[in-house]
Amino acid sequence: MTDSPTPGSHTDRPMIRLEHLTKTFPGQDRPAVDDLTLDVRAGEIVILVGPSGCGKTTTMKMINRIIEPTSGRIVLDGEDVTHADPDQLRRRIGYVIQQIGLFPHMTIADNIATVPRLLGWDRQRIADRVDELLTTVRMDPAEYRDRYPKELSGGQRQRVGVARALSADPDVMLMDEPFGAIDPITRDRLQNEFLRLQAEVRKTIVFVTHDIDEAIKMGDRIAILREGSEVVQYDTPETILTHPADGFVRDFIGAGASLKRLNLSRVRDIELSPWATVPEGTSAEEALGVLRSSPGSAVLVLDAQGRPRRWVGRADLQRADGRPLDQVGMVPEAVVEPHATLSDALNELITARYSIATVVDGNGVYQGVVDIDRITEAIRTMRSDDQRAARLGLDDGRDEAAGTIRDRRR
Ligand SMILES: Nc1ncnc2c1ncn2[C@@H]1O[C@H](COP(=O)(O)OP(=O)(O)OP(=O)(O)O)[C@@H](O)[C@H]1O
Repeated sequence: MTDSPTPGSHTDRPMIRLEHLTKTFPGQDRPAVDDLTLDVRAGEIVILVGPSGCGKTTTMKMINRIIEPTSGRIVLDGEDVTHADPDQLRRRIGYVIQQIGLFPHMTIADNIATVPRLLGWDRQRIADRVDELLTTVRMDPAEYRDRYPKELSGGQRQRVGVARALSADPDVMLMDEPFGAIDPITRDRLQNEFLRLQAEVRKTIVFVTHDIDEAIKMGDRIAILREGSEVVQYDTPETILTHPADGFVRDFIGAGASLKRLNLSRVRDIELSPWATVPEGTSAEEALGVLRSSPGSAVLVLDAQGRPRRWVGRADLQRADGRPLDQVGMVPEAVVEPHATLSDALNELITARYSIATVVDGNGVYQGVVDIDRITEAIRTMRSDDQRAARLGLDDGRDEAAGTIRDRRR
């Protein structure tokens, strides 16, 4: 590999290159980060994961020079920025942290506009950008732009944090446990939203987490670190799960590696099952007829746009008593989009009344369902691929096994 980015090659071009990066804090005899060398390619999400105190945050803060390295180099898009003006540098790098650090006395709009204002943008451009970013993170600008941070939920504050980090359209985003303090359900949702957003904006992202499941779900590559930011393994989630470099990585992944791999497959990667549906104007008698000729125990009522409105079972239909179908049965609970992981879908459907997750597209239009059999089948395929790879004990077999789940980001 050369020191400069390869012209025209997007995926392999290192956007961030850390070379022999070392930080020894004053009064410490051992470096917090010891001779770390790491490349992050343009447009990828690299996860730094490792035990508490291993140097993850220190590494991140050296990238945007909140912490000055003791030695080594930081190269950003081919340019040595180890001694660049930190203020200038930080405008090129979005930073999202766990306790999001919104300014409490400033409105949401002003919080998001911090960097654009520093960059001297005019008022209209700033206002447009704020509204665009709020929409991007799925918050209605009219409703939220004039609120204060204390008037938002934790998940909303985190979304604003992401919007603020994106405000000046930086090439690089540093995210330090951005979803760490959020309840698991909201965290899942934010992770999914963030992945969808990343598919559009394709930033180069360094993301710190303690949580191996989050690493597997979010990372294009994962760097598993040990004390001193020593890189124990740096590879794709697939390879780390199927071929952990050593006992440290194996322990870190923990039990249930094949279940964790459900985080690698997405709903769009498996074939959806069809389900009996009826339009919302259908009578109860007609719906009963549809239900009788279908293997399921309920029909899905769709509105005029094709969006799921109700699950209606036999008993609901028999008791309908002339009421329209959108007033009987129950509102669909487990609804997932195609980019959701099989793990998300599994979580959803085990809590749902019909053990089925309804799949809708970005506009909420019904696409099909995922049931427990489909997920079991996906787990079985992963297991047999693993066993085959283990039997072969050859790289060919391993690659083939990893290949079945490799293309999850498309
Ligand atoms: N300002 C500082 N002065 C002295 N030591 C520090 C300072 N900041 C961090 N350290 C030490 O450096 C080491 C690495 O800390 P760092 O915060 O980078 O770890 P981490 O992997 O991010 O941990 P966690 O997962 O708990 O957030 C730790 O031993 C920590 O005590």
